[in-house]
Amino acid sequence: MRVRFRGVEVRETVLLHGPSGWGEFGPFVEYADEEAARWLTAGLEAAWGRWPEPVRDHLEVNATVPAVRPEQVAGVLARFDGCRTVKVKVAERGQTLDNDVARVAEVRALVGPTVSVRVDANAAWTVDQAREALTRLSAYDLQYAEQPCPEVADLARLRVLLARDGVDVPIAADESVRRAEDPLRVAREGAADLIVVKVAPLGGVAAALEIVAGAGLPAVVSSALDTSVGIAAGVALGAALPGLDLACGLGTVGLLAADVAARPLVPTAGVLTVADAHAVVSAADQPGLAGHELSGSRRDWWLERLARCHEVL
Ligand SMILES: O=C(O)CCC(=O)c1ccccc1C(=O)O
Ligand SMILES: [Mg+2]
Repeated sequence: MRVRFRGVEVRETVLLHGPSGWGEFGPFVEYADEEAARWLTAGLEAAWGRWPEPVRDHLEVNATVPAVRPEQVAGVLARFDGCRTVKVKVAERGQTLDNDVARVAEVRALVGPTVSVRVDANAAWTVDQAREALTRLSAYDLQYAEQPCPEVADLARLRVLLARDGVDVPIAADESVRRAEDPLRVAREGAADLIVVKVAPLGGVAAALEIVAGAGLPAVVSSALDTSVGIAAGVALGAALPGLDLACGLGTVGLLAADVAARPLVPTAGVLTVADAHAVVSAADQPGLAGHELSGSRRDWWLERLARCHEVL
């Protein structure tokens, strides 16, 4: 990683190659096999299966700003060419609400009033903390707040409190969809205005499409910090969604210090194209792989994990 992101400094992953092309298996290292197995289903779908027909040929993508200091924000934004939406990480462990306000204020000052700004708290706030934080952060005009609190019931309660306070910040559910036993509970309980969907944790493009249809809420496709190979699957999902009005969090290849693809899937003029994603997945080889191959115990760890997850399927 160029800068630390959700506690990750070095991103490791497995690339799979099958008759349909390249797939990715990169569950975060702390995930147990049962959860990680869904990521394998997604990788196998990419390499051996078929994705649904696209209904659009390109997607708008957001810039993603990790929980950096205000003076680092301009440097991060410079890696996201032409993005008209910015997502800012907040509520990072060891930081304060003042740090979040300073970072979001810096983003808003740099991008001006016409760019959309959203925040992602990764479930780190209590309801009271979220209420206070979003009230303060709403001064910078937020498009939405992603997973402010951990529990579905917290999200539902927060929405009621914000409405009562007259704080106009829609709530998006991420972890409550991708790590939940029941990904549709959020929608049933009125706990979010929209959902974030990620191909790998949801077990593939087809599975994610089904969840969006079942939820009946607007959706945003986002990455799991994948290489260009995993991002290509995200593009396939975004391209197949019947409706898509918001920028997708698929610009994260720019956060990696290196990538596997000959032409990394980074946005140009704020956009990723289905054609470029197709080229990554169907390439004969991934030239960047050679310089970054794992060896020794890390390689063994991933191969053993891959075998265990395959047993789970
Ligand atoms: O959505 C984005 O802008 C980028 C992707 C992102 O934030 C993310 C990446 C890896 C793991 C979790 C998350 C998250 O949305 O919480
Ligand atoms: Mg999130």
